This record gives sequence, C-alpha cells and structure tokens, in this order.
Amino acid sequence: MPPEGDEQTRRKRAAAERAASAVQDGAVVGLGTGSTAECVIQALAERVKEGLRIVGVPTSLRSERLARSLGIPLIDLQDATRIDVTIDGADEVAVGTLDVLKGHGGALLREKLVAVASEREVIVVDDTKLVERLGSRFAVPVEVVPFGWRVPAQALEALGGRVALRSVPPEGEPFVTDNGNYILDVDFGPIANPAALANEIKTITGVIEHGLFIGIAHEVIVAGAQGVEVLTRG
Ligand SMILES: O=C(CO)[C@H](O)[C@H](O)COP(=O)(O)O
Repeated sequence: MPPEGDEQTRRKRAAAERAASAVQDGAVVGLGTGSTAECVIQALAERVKEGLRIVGVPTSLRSERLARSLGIPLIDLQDATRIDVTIDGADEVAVGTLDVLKGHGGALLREKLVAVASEREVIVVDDTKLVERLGSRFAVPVEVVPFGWRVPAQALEALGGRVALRSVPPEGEPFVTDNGNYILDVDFGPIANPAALANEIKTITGVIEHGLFIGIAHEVIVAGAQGVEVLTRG
C-alpha cells in the first residue's frame, strides 16, 4: 500500500470524531484496533477528561495499552454484561451490503468476538476503504493454530485462494496474534459471494476465525472530500 497522505489521516480522524461524539454517558464501548480506531480512542479519551463516564472493552493489547494510558476505564470482554456500541475500523467495506473485511492489524478474532457481543457495531473509515466487492484490494486474513498451519493453508488454496503466511520484517518470522496464533493472508480476488466463502472457511480444521464480517456492521461512518456520511444497514 502507498504511504498514507495527510488528507487520508484527516478523513480517518473526522470519521472517528463523529463516531466518538455519539457515545452516550454510561455506555460500555468496544474499542477497535488500527489507526482509525486509535483516533476513536483518543477522541473518547478527550470526552472522558471532560466528564463522560464510559467503560471500554479493548479488542487488542495495543488498544488496551493506548486506552489505559489515556485514562479510559477498561473491562475484559468476559466481565462485560453488555456492550452498547463498538467502534472499529476496517480494511474494506462493501457499499451495497455493509459487509466488511478486517484483520490487517491482526486483531480480527478479538474484534469479531467483541463485535458480535455488541448491541451496535459502528465501522469508521475514510472513503478509500469503500469497494464494490470485498477482496478487491486486500487478502482475507485467516487466523489459524500454529500447529500444522500448512494443513488449513492447503484447504484454503483448494477454495481458490493464494495463501501467504503473514510474517514480520526484517527477519520474516511468523506474525503471532494476541491469542498466540498465526495469520494466513488469502487472496481470493474480488469475492462474488462473501457469505458463502465465510461459511466455507469456517469449516476448515485449524481455522479459528477469518476477517469477513458478514451482516455484523449496523452503521458505517465514511469520511470523504465532501465531509462525513453515515451509511446504515437496511
Ligand atoms: O481490522 C483491523 C485490525 O485487525 C483494522 O481495523 C483495519 O486493519 C483498519 O486499520 P486502519 O484503521 O489502520 O486502516
């Protein structure tokens, strides 16, 4: 991906601030992962300093560290009796359906667990993330157990994907998630039926979760040149 310009960063911040401004006093808030979600955490922290009372449920160790450093009270997912809203970023959003591709930050498992436990899942993006079909620009991240990872990799290739084990430069050792797993980035090209593919991926032994979020997002806040627009799933 080309380096991000100032304008893209400004748009991410605009979408993040819109989402954070709608959070109600007393809310339990899922805190997403990635650069846009970090803008949300910063905006929420500003509101907390001004007196907003919220409790955050982080979706990664990275977001947990940031939120804690900024003074947002936190609770673990297993201790949360409800999550009113989760605000998270995305790698791609399908404009027609609001299905979402996530996980290039490597946090897809915790992100999906928190998302499905939430009353509302709000996705914040700049308009470069909008696509006609998921898979157009990004591979599908698939979290797998490290033991025998080539077994699910072969099954994903049999589904038509080109598989790459995610690695960490410069040495190239495998990237390890917060849950101690590996990520396979699987390039299917533009996906005609993401719901069907999502179901097929879930049946593969060794797969823990994948980055296709089908029917999960309630609202997508998009910032573009013309300002901020809110898309809702009908
Ligand atoms: O899914 C994610 C992390 O697992 C991120 O939300 C996604 O990669 C978008 O990141 P960014 O806001 O930095 O573009």
